[in-house]
Amino acid sequence: MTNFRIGFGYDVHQLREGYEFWLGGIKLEHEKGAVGHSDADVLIHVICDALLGAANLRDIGYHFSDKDPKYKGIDSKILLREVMQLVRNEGFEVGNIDSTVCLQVPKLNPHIPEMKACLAEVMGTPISNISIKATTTEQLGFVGRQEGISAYCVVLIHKV
Ligand SMILES: Nc1ccn([C@@H]2O[C@H](COP(=O)(O)O)[C@@H](O)[C@H]2O)c(=O)n1
Ligand SMILES: C[C@@]1(CO)OP(=O)(O)OP(=O)(O)OC[C@H]1O
Repeated sequence: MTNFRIGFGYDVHQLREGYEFWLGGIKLEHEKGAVGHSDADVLIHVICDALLGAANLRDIGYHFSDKDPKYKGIDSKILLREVMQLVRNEGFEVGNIDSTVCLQVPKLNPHIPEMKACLAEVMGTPISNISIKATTTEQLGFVGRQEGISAYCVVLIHKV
């Protein structure tokens, strides 16, 4: 079974007033935004980590250091494009991705079709390969207190 490989990603970012809120490649209107060295798009970051993990290519911070001024405020879609290139250079193509964003507010369901379309374009894969889900944490923990956002992703890649 060398033709198929799975990968997993997990990431957290703080939410604070005065920051833009980028998620799944689109900008959301909310009183808080995500804090990071990049645009802090936690959904894209977990997709990158899952893809890199599946191809055994380390992780996002290994390729795009959060100490490097080159990546200050960078659009994470640029990072995802580069990760897709790294994965394709190894002879892999994306099978499907499944992700879950943990966020207390706002509701993400109305925005998910636009996120899926955006990510499909960036990754060069059909929308049907991309699943995005959302959950609150029932007001428990850092997500529940609206102090942060987290996300999980699994991905299947296959040799072409
Ligand atoms: N930020 C969120 C969180 C959840 N949803 C949707 O609501 C459903 C119920 O959430 P629970 O945390 O109570 O299980 C969830 O299944 C999502 O469909 C959302 O859109 N945005
Ligand atoms: C995306 C990068 C880019 O420097 O920075 P951050 O936005 O801080 O995100 P994180 O997931 O904490 O680290 C990965 C970094 O590669």
